[in-house]
Amino acid sequence: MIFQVQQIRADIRDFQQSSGVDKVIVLWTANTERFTDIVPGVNDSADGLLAAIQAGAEVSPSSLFAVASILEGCAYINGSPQNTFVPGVIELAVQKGVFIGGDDFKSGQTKIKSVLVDFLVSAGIKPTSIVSYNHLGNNDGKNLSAPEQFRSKEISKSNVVDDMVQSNHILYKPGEKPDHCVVIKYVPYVGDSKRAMDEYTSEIMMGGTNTIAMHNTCEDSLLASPIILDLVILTELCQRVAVQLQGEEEFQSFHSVLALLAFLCKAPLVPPGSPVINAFFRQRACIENIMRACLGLPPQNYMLLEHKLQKNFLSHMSCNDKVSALKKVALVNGTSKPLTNGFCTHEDDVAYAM
Ligand SMILES: O=P([O-])([O-])O[C@@H]1[C@@H](O)[C@H](O)[C@@H](O)[C@H](O)[C@@H]1O
Repeated sequence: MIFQVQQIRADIRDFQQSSGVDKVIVLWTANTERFTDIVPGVNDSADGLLAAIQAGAEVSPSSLFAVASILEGCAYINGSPQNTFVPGVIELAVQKGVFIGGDDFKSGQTKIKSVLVDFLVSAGIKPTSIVSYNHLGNNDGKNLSAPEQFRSKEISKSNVVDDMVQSNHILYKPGEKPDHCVVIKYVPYVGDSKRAMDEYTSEIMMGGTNTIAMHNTCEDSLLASPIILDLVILTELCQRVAVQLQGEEEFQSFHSVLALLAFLCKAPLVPPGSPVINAFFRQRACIENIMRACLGLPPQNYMLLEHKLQKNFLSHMSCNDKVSALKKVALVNGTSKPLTNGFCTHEDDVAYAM
């Protein structure tokens, strides 16, 4: 095992040197592996994992790539569902201050699910049964026809509704969940053209039911490719961000487990003890608001209170330096109208801000 890790490390260094790039970010887009058991002394700690690799114990290929990347100081992203990030890998990443992110590209059926279930639950419509079937004929589909690999995919696809269900205590009692069934079949003839069929059954008023059936046909690889680019670009961007908390001298960067990538992943990896957010627009708003904070803009909250009262209080509000400065930033960056949560931009603002 140690020779494989050394070889991957050498390949990363060679690539960096021959390509002349400043940074390398490694992304696993290879086939799904079976889930790894967490074995005490083997992969439950960084030291244990490094010793296990040295001793030639069984470690999954994707974890070997992750260890090699982390030791080279390169961020590592897992685009497949398996648990590459065993506790030992996570601990190593934290120790070395290297970003890791995953798991599993959120490309088609799951992406729609992370929108649709949020819509249903937010609208007070209670999903009680979600049945998702898909078939495809590419190499990924072939690999997933092996039961252990399918199990990895089944797990990553199944938890996506949990946070949305748990967010509504009126619709769901504690611990209550909709039935959720995921099936994937390998049909060589359709190749990369993934066919996804979904049935969402929900309870509505007075015992009524509402059933939504969907049929989605799409090229699996063409859905995944932009996600690969976005994951790498977002990771690189996050490497440039440092935050100084009020009253503290030091700047800090994001946690090594880069939860911001959740937007692009089926089973978001988050720092231990952090809430997992799967709902698509909450994930998107998180990225948007962090980017706004980087520009010095307040978070977007869509309240627009100034347009909902009898008197528009903004017209009476004296523009303090802070607001003017924010407007200036937005104008200079060409993001003008509307500016922060509903503040309107006028030509005069620039003059005022200056
Ligand atoms: O993103 P999504 O459509 O929910 O999930 C898909 C799986 O159901 C499919 O079997 C797999 O081959 C795709 O790569 C993708 O992961």
